[in-house]
Amino acid sequence: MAAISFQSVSKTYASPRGPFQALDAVSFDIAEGEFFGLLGPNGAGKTTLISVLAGLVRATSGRVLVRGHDVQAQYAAARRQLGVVPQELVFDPFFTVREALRIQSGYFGVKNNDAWIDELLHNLGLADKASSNMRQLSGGMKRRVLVAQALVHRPPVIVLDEPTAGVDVELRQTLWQFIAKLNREGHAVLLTTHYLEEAEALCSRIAMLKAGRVVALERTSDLLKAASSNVLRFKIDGQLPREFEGKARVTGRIVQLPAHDAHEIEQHLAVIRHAGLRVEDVEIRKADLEDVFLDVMTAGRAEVAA
Ligand SMILES: Nc1ncnc2c1ncn2[C@@H]1O[C@H](COP(=O)(O)OP(=O)(O)OP(=O)(O)O)[C@@H](O)[C@H]1O
Repeated sequence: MAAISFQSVSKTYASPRGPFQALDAVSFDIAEGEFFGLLGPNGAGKTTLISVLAGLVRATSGRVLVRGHDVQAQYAAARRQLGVVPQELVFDPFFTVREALRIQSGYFGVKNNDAWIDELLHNLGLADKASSNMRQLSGGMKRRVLVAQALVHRPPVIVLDEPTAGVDVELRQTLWQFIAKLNREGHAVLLTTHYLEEAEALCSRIAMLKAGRVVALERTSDLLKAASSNVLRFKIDGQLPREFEGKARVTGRIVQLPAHDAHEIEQHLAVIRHAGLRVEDVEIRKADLEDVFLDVMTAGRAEVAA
């Protein structure tokens, strides 16, 4: 049985400018124990899909099963299987961290949960904040509490919606170590993130959403294999040659160009020489997930995987 099964999920929002289709027949399964990445640009529909999964938004058509439980028809059973870390920082300012976690345990009917709460606090670097009031915590600390809250009932399926947005390096490392440990112990993880190096490092399989549709769904290693094998990276002083427009990824003075082989690298360098440009810090690196992502999003490669 799949940990999560999205079955032809569509969502149309009513908006002042008329109906807006945020999800268009999204179908895929996430296996038990899998670490799965859901990627896509702003507005692609990731949060909408997670909200449908969490029972917060009703799909216009299609259905979602969590370990066999329909999120609409069997809401309570499905919700018990899920630990959802929301993107937004929502919290009750009147409680201490421990109180907030006890209340959340009670919400799921879990009694005498202090041993697990202590383990969560320890693993998330919150042990010395247990008696702090929620409103005294920094944004990063609040996010740690949100993660702990999502896990109080030991859900077999963990859903993280951009958990590392605006989070410092230390918390990211703490968080990923802990989530990776839970995954090794058998928990399935669904992650959305804009940090593609995190997705590349953590996720064994990735789906890419674009305008509400699945445009790629593959093992991470296969996505990387399918990409152009190399990237030529250099700093440039002056105008980008017209030949590179639409091909290059430009960040300030840094230009990155996909290059399949030595011949293509030589061709790129010839274009630069011909344009009389001064380049610095030339290097050749292997293509990464960000290159694949940009490729999929800009080329509009419409490979809708089943
Ligand atoms: N309640 C709503 N009413 C109308 N339109 C909505 C509503 N919620 C979301 N949308 C629209 O649906 C689309 C998908 O939004 P969603 O938040 O799911 O995207 P996302 O992939 O999570 O984006 P981001 O990376 O910015 O978080 C967007 O165009 C958004 O404006």
